[in-house]
Amino acid sequence: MSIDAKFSLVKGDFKLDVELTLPGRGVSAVFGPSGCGKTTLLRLIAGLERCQHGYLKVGDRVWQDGNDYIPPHKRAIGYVFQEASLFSHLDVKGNLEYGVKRVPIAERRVSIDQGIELLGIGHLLNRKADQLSGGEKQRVAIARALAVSPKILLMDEPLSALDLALKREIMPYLESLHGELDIPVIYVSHSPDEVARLADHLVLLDRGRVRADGPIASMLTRLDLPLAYGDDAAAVIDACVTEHDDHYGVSYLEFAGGQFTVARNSLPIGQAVRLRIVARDVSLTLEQQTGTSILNIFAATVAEIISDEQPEVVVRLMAGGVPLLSRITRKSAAQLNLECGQMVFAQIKSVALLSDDKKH
Ligand SMILES: Nc1ncnc2c1ncn2[C@@H]1O[C@H](COP(=O)(O)OP(=O)(O)OP(=O)(O)O)[C@@H](O)[C@H]1O
Repeated sequence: MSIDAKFSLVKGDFKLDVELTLPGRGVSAVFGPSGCGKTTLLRLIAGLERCQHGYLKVGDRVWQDGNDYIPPHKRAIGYVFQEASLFSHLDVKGNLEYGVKRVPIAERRVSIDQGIELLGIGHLLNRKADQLSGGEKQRVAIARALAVSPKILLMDEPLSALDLALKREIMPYLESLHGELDIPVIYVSHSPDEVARLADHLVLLDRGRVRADGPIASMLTRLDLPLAYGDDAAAVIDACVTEHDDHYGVSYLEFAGGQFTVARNSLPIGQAVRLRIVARDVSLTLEQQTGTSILNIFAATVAEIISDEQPEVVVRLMAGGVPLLSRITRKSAAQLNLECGQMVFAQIKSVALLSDDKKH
């Protein structure tokens, strides 16, 4: 299954012109600066905004083309907004049941109980919406969006109204959504951290147009896109927990290019995890160093170098087919005589484990 969309819309001075095919699984993040059209794109998919010659196909169903236009209330969509819009006169249970009633029994694929379990809200069922914290409200809003058994879950910056502590509280629940449910999520965000944690696929919007889209690991490391530059430029790597070593207090995580050693975590063996490796934490050597305290060193090939006469250069590396970024000084690059195709060793100073183990 995939989601095929083609929309063209003018709103005052703003023009949106988008043609996209999104995967029918996992989280597709729509990322871009304020005003680039992220919310407009989501509203077009939901049918809340209508353009004349649009096209939208979700799986094998056409929701919009030259002849047909399925109105928003007949689209199987879950929509989560920045601020949870719960019915204040209903308790949590009532809020969850509200949308389910209009879903025909044959089309119910997510039960209310499943949503309650996934979002960890079982203890809140009898509370009224105004007796919930901001984070709890948003978890209920997500469970309610799931309860209608949507064909797509649309999330418009669902964490942006929450403070850092609440963001951290909700993140593990969002992370578990794509592991445990077979519902594609389209997630609007302008937070690089959220995108790195959650997205499988990334759409980069720029002034109403798709500048690029593709799998997250390759999008973050494309040197022709702005994501690879700046202080927080980073690669993400999907790995798997293989061993815990209590003697040294470390855990081992395997990926296609080797094995990471990280601080001991409580994740089960076999658990899939995502790592974030910031470009400036990756240094390069021509020979494998032995007299070093750095534990994570991987053989890699230089795939691309961008220097632009800046004091620093950005290097895209491939380690076992997995892209990594390294930002080093132009002087270091010259001293190493770096060129494409060359074998190097990437020394990784710091690894962030993005998957939160709070839920385990
Ligand atoms: N009713 C309107 N009339 C004219 N222009 C509008 C209208 N609504 C939105 N716009 C413009 O359309 C553009 C896209 O808006 P949209 O809300 O989709 O952007 P966004 O990427 O979601 O922004 P943000 O990240 O700030 O939420 C903006 O430049 C906005 O000013």
